Amino acid sequence: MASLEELRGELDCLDEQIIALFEKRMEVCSLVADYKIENGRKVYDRAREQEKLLKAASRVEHAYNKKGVQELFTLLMSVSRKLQYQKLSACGTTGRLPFIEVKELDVKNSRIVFQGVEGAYSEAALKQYFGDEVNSYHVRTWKDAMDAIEDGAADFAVLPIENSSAGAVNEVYDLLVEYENYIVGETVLPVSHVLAGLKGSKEDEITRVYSHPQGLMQCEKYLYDHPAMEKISVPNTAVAARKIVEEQDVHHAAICSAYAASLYGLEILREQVNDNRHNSTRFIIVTNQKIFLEHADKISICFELPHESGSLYQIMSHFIYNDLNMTKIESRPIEDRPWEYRFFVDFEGNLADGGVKNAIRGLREETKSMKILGNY
Ligand SMILES: O=C(O)C(=O)C[C@]1(C(=O)O)C=C[C@@H](O)C=C1
Repeated sequence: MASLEELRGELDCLDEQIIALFEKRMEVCSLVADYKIENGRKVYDRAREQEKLLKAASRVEHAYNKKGVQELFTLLMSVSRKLQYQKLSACGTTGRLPFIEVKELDVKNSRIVFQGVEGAYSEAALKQYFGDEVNSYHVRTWKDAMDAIEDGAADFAVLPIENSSAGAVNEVYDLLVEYENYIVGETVLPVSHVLAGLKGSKEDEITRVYSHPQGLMQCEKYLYDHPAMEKISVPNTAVAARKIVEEQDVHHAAICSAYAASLYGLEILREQVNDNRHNSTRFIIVTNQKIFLEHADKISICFELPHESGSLYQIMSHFIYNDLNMTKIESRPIEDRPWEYRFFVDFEGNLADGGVKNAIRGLREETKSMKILGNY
């Protein structure tokens, strides 16, 4: 039997040949890129890649190697595409993105909409981002807020997108797909819920608790430890507080902010009922224009992928090859297509950066229906 040294020597020799061939292949890919630039052809040719993968598999004998050689060629073609996108970027043929860079948001002359009623966390987020002096009003649902932006009834909307304990706010993700509105900012609001009731109410005599479904979720442990409290969802935590005043029942309480409790003259029966002490919610600022601030450093996109093995893995390479740091990924079911998903990705960067433009070009060609949700 050959020694390990001898076998390694043989591998080194083969690898040298593979490296030399790889370099030759990349030189040809570079010429292909020149041809495509000259003739306005797309980099990604799905049919050609599939044909190559089938052919590669047919040239090897064992099932294990068939899969291996396909993986190898998938990677080779992916590296080839990345080189081609880079060449396209370098000669300025990546095309202009339909987003306009602005120095600042015109807040002074704007109307800002939030969902809920006075005292809602969305209102607190609005004040945290825009200050106290802005012209704001409220609507009943998140969809109403999106409509107000789309119609131009408001210039900006403040919507919750993610909570540190309950996770993504799914409905808002879906609305970002449905509407031609774009994210231009974000703000993270520490969220501390209280149990609030009428004067004279006692925590251990409460039989019904109102809150927003997210509020109820964020206080799951507290509510589990108080099984007598029936949980009732209402459109907003501040609506819950208002309901206690309307009902005048000492056995009813609301899970809301201390601010909402004081606004509606309620007594705090228990401070901090949220499970997580560092509970906070990230809110996005949405507008109907395709604009981004010059110092924006985070991009949100969403896309669909072919329903086949490895497609998400392939797509991730656009972030890796362009040195982009992906900070978040979510998936949501696609309406009317059971068990198929739309992916939402956040990554660091500005739409004016070369690497970002390059990645977006590749993502656009290789995903089904990619949408830039905003740069902020
Ligand atoms: O044949 C092409 O059009 C190429 O760009 C070359 C190549 C490859 O590396 O083989 C790369 C990208 C295409 O999607 C298909 C194949």
